Amino acid sequence: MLQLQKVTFAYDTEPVLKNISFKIKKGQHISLIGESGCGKSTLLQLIYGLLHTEGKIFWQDKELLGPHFNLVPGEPFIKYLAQHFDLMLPLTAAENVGKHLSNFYPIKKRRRIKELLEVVEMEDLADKKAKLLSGGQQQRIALARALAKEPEVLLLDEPFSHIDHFRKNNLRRKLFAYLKEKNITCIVATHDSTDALSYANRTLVLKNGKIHADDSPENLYQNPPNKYVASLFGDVNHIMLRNLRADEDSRKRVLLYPHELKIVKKSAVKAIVEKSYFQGPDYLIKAKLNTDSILIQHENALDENMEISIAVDKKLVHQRVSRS
Ligand SMILES: Nc1ncnc2c1ncn2[C@@H]1O[C@H](COP(=O)(O)OP(=O)(O)OP(=O)(O)O)[C@@H](O)[C@H]1O
Repeated sequence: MLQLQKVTFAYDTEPVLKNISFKIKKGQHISLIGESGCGKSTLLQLIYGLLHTEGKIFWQDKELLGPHFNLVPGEPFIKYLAQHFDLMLPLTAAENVGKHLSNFYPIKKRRRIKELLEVVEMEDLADKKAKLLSGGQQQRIALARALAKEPEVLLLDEPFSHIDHFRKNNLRRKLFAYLKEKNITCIVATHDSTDALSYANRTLVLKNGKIHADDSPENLYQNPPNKYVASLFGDVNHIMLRNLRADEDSRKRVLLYPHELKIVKKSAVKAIVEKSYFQGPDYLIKAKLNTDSILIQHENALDENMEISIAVDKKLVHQRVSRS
């Protein structure tokens, strides 16, 4: 188990992280999300041991004492993949992956490098010099290198940010299946809602230096505690309740994702179309609903200034309003 107790950290006077405490079971996958600058990378660096904290960090029964106590910063059983993946540019892809592997068993080393290049789908470029690889290819090599000595804990900071969409999905499925198979504990700091929703057992949300929410991705998505959390997963409407229900006269608001608003033939709730955005499988319709600007997922594009009728599941509205 990885355990953080009252971890606090400041680069200068103002703390970036304040009294962070949580536990992560061995083999769990955690996504760490929050707005840019909220301290995700700082938290990963504290766990790895690059930064010193007054709080305590344990792995199993061992306290990780941090850079004031380790001659070489960083714990040997943890691998941290930073946003800038620091490869040896004159070496080949394969040499970079094997950089920290012992030369004592050359056959075993070659086999391991091959296995890892397969995980990140880079077998074809094994002999290409790192300096000649694209940003996304370099990122995949850095991932393979982080896995080479099979860490117990893997800390990934935006690990797919340079990788194209098509390859990213495949790579994610392969990588997280590999980590599960090897029972490697993993924390992924990410802005990507797919990382946060599809591949994590649990999601930690950081805000103002604190753990703002800690729950399963399903619970956080379906019952977002507030707009901050909901908007980390994508577009979300924050609609004044009285704009949806004529009988409602309070200033309460309800959080609804664009796919939860339906355009129907008839309803008392009317909006005016402002713009349609093509998004592949459907369109995102921007419309004005009295005082609110809203987004609705819809199968067709709609004409500007057209009046539309909107329906929302009453139970869902009730559930979301009672939580907020
Ligand atoms: N070396 C540093 N010296 C001083 N301040 C820093 C340093 N590194 C980060 N910060 C500040 O600490 C805060 C947290 O930064 P951090 O990089 O941890 O955020 P983040 O959530 O990972 O951001 P992003 O999502 O944009 O990568 C920010 O306000 C940042 O400006």
